Amino acid sequence: MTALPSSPRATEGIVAQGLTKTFRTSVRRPGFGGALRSLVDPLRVEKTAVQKVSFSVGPGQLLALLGPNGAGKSTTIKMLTGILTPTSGEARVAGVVPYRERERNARNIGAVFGQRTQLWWDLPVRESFTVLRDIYGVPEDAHRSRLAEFDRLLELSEFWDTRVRHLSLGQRVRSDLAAALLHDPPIVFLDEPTIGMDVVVKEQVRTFLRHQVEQRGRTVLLTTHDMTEVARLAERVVLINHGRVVLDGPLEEIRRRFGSTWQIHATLDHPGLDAARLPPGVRVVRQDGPRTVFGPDGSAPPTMHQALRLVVERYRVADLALEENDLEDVMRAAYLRHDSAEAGDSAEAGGGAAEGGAAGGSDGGGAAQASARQGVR
Ligand SMILES: Nc1ncnc2c1ncn2[C@@H]1O[C@H](COP(=O)(O)OP(=O)(O)OP(=O)(O)O)[C@@H](O)[C@H]1O
Repeated sequence: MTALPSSPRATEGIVAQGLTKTFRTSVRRPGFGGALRSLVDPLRVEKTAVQKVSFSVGPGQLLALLGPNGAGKSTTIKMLTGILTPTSGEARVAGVVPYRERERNARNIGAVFGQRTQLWWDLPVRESFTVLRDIYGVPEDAHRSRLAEFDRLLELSEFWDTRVRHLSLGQRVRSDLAAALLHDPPIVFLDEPTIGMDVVVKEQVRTFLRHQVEQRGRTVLLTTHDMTEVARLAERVVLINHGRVVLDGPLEEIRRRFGSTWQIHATLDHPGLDAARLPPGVRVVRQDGPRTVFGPDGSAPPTMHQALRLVVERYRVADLALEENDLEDVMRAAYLRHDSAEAGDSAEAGGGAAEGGAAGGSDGGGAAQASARQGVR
């Protein structure tokens, strides 16, 4: 196991070093006989949900941990919040190993799991806040001023005398956010906090989170499938797929690498197209008379702006329209690129570096992850 860096900066934020979690579960054998047999002789299977995951979030930073369903995001967060103990690797959160010192860790962190509440179902929200105040020993005046701040940002007083079970989803998650921060933790974990909310409430929550990072200096690790959220909140993202970190870098860099799924719709000033003059990394997607759609080709296509310049230099163009895919498409491209690179790797029995250094090899080693990270920096 590699020792964690001990610089104050790193230990104050979040550090994951080679985190791995393997679940052992029992599965039912098929058929009636199989089910009976499973009762006396359960069939055990292992599932490695997270494999050698390493990243860090500096104090006062917000990092979005992204990945498709089942990628291992929640499992990673559960290890960092002390809910799960890793099978191997290590984590440190505000200088504390979360699964070893759960109580100390709980004082340093706030956590919101969008799908669950930590509030008491039968208590009015404000009473839940009072219970939390007593649990964490928050002084009365600090509690009052924090509640006033959260009410200003999240408009809680409209419903804080309502029992939690009667709240709408948006009201419940706003209450959960306040509850998670009432003891003023420096570190905040948010697992899909705005799932299922309407756009107005989502925007309110995002403004609240920005305030917590920019004005309060909190360190935030966020998982979400909402790319608007990522674009609004995160400067840096870690992309995880099949339990492994495949990209770690500034959002802009990832956009540049995987956002090249642009299209240039050109109406040419001449019939037909001289294919020999096609710029490298550019292909013809469609052609209908003088109307031609250009798109990226190969592993290192030019950016839309470079391609535009090249197309205009090489062809006489009467009319132009551009189409650049949004962040959702960028992320889809990043996931797919990794999936196909992985399939290629396993077909070659684990050989070779992945295309463009964008993905880890199927040996899953730290070196593969490191090269992926370097790839986007
Ligand atoms: N307690 C458990 N026992 C067995 N397998 C588990 C357990 N928890 C998670 N897994 C498996 O680990 C993998 C990663 O799950 P995880 O919930 O971390 O994914 P996720 O990235 O958060 O997905 P989503 O975006 O759908 O929430 C999945 O294949 C899941 O089925």
